Amino acid sequence: MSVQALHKQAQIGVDSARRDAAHFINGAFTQGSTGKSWENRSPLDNSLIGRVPEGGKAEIDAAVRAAKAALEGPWGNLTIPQRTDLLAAVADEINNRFDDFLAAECLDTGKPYGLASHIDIPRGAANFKMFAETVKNISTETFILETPDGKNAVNYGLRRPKGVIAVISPWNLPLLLMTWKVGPALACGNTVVVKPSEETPLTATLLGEVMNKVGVPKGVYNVVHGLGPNSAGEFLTQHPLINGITFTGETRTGEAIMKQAALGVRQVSFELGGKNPALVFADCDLDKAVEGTMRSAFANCGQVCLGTERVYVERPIFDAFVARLKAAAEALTLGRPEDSCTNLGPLISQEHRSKVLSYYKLAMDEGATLVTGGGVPDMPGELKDGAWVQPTIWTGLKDDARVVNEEIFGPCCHIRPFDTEEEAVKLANSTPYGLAAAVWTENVSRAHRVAAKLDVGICWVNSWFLRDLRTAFGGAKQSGIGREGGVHSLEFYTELTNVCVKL
Ligand SMILES: NC(=O)C1=CN([C@@H]2O[C@H](COP(=O)(O)OP(=O)(O)OC[C@H]3O[C@@H](n4cnc5c(N)ncnc54)[C@H](O)[C@@H]3O)[C@@H](O)[C@H]2O)C=CC1
Ligand SMILES: O=C(O)/C=C/C=C(\O)C(=O)O
Repeated sequence: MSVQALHKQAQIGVDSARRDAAHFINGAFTQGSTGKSWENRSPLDNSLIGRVPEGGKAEIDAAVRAAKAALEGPWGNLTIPQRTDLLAAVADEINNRFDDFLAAECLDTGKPYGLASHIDIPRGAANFKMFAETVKNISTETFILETPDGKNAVNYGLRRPKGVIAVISPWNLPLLLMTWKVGPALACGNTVVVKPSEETPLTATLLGEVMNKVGVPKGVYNVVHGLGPNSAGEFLTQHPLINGITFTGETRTGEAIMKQAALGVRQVSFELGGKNPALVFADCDLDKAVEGTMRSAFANCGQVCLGTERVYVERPIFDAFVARLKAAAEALTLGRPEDSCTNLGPLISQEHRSKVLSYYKLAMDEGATLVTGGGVPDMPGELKDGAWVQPTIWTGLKDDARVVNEEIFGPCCHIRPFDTEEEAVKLANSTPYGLAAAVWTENVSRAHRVAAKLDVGICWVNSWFLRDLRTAFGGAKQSGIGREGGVHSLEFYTELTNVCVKL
């Protein structure tokens, strides 16, 4: 289908996607019993999308108990092929309902259809398909132990589901990041209780309809909406029947969840914040480096944990690079998701916009030179009430400026010149974060040398966000704990038992 046709179809779906959200507990949609709810408002124009019920201890307890019962009953009794066939059917049904997911995701986030139709929704489906394939092909280690009687013993590893997994997911790539956890959790035989971000309740709710349609047993996938502290997030992560907690979001929130996970010594898998560097060497292909840095700084309005907020450019090409990135930023088109020329949406909320704008102000207070942007764009009509900010570039900040060291999570970056490879590596490694980096050079030896010295979980060379779902994904330092992706996800989502058999 052409992008234009897709846009037209999704536009029709947008208004029907405006609805109240519901919890999905034990295969049924419910508003719960707290009587509390909040308004879900569109970041595009602040219009009302619907209300979201706030779950409390009773909803969390019901969801966790349903998940435990499914684990011990119908789900736990399936063979691996039966389970993985169901997950493949989930992926197919997401694709069958592509337009519904697209409309819901763009309504909640305001992101362009062009982006969500290429990344968010296809990845939502792929996350189920890929992990279903992965678990079909797991091999485990085997060791023969020689014993004094000469008869020996055989050891083999047995991977079993970990149990009931709590999934706490963020708002920037809601379906993609939630299914990046739910896919492997279910493929490994676990059951889940999801607490989606309060900003983006719709696609997690919609996935409940998919689960019912394809026949996933009730209780396997549960969703409880709510907030973090003293609400559904905290109640879920503290529930004694939860066996593991997977979270993507801010590092400070990770610290809070880790304390909650300490009760009962539950394992965590964390993908946290970043302040990711790009290293642009004079021997790079400048066209590719500018295009890649433009995407990594501004895609999804800068709300990608892997995005570039610090750009280090070798001095001989510094001025040319700054001029080219400025032109690219100024060519971005802000607008409604369904307009095919839109490539930049709003931020997720007014609250997040206040945070990003406070950094825009701080940059100037800290002595930055403003290259472009720095404020709020003049949007037409009802879009005036949306959470819009201008794509922004600064130069001239000191290395210890807060703007150069703290995660902003907006469409902005600071560019600084460097003179040697050693200096570039030192600058790149200079924050407490260690999620991702991008290196731009045509010198293969330099590429390998620099990649090996960067203290990050993911290093792209001459690319950005090129994702192979079989690879290890996660952060170093304060950017996370553990790795997910392909077989690496098994480390968190399964319990490994060594069976030693004396022969
Ligand atoms: N992928 C990433 O790295 C993301 C980073 N952020 C950053 O985090 C900042 C704050 O945004 P938030 O949406 O508030 O992200 P957050 O990291 O505070 O919250 C993410 C999720 O954690 C839940 N949560 C919060 N406190 C909790 C607790 N004590 N126990 C259990 N669950 C809890 C929230 O309800 C939400 O579902 C943003 O300004 C942005 O800078 C936000 C979203 C994603
Ligand atoms: O798994 C991916 O491809 C993308 C991950 C992005 C994040 O984790 C994020 O932005 O938080």
